[in-house]
Amino acid sequence: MPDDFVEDIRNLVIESICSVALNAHLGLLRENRDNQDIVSLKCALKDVVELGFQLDMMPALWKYLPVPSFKKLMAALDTITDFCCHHIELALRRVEDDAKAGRQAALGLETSILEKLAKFDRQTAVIIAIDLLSAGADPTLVSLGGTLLSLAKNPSKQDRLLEEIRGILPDKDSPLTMENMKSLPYLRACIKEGIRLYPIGPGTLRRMPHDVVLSGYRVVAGTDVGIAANYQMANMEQFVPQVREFIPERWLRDETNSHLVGETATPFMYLPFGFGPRSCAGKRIVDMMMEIAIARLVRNFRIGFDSIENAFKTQFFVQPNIPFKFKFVERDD
Ligand code: HEM
Repeated sequence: MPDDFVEDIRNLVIESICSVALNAHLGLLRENRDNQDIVSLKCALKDVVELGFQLDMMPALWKYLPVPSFKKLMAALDTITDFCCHHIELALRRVEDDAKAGRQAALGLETSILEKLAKFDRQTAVIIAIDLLSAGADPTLVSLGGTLLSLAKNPSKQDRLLEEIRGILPDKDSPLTMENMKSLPYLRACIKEGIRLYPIGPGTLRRMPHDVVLSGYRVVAGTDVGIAANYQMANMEQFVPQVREFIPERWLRDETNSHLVGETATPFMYLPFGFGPRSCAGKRIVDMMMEIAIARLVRNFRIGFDSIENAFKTQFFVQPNIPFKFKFVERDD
């Protein structure tokens, strides 16, 4: 096993996003993990997160002076744009060739998201791909990493999850299908709880479109309001009893678990993907990616970890703070 599993999780996440946004299998987990274009893309995505924070949130000197970090950010965005343009061209050429030769696309009769977008306008397809890659990689890395760490630290929860997964995957190589994945309520509860315990940031922001009164305070139109719902759900006992414990059961629809939800909690408190028309565009990709990855890993390995203290640090998004040195012990059956 690698000394630090973070890069493998990052590769899995980028590969999954690219399969949707670029219709491409890039081989990040196997043959192409050290490919120079892929390495440059990963560096560029990291730069966008880090420099985006510096330039957006700190005093905006870049508006007046040619600061190096601004140039570096532009170079990173160029790298991502070139990568997306190149792969979208390749993907659309493949689709055309397949159509001419009467071959069925790899995904069957379903038209891919990329094809639908490109029919509308190629530039839009490129912009969406850039957005999905830049907005999706780091949050999913944290959420998947956080959920795996929680399962490693809580063997009894991992055992319960394994029992559920064995129900649909009797053998290690049994297929995961759309149908059998509907029967995994405990897996979904584990993911929800992992995202609650290890949120990607304190919450979301909204600029008030008109004057409002919030908790007795008048907030004038144009004010930016931060909603720290993630922070409250991860840290405040009044909203979530045993708040720092990993208890997936609190999300199961079962009356015996009602004491695990705080008295003042409302469904509107749990908003890790935001809300409304600007909520997370990748939620369904995240669900699919995390469910498949965790189901396969737990079915095949007992996952352990020595100490997960201070596993994450907060920057723009939350970031891994320690090497993710998981212990994966292969299961016998
Ligand atoms: C568990 C992982 C993820 C979490 C927790 C997450 C969370 C969020 C949140 C909180 C927002 C802001 C929503 C708001 O202000 O209401 C957002 C926006 C967004 N997310 Fe995610 N995200 C995740 C993964 C992804 C992935 C994998 C993708 C792409 C495939 C993605 C694409 C986007 C995009 C494009 C936006 C901007 C939407 C807009 O401004 O209209 N996210 N995400």
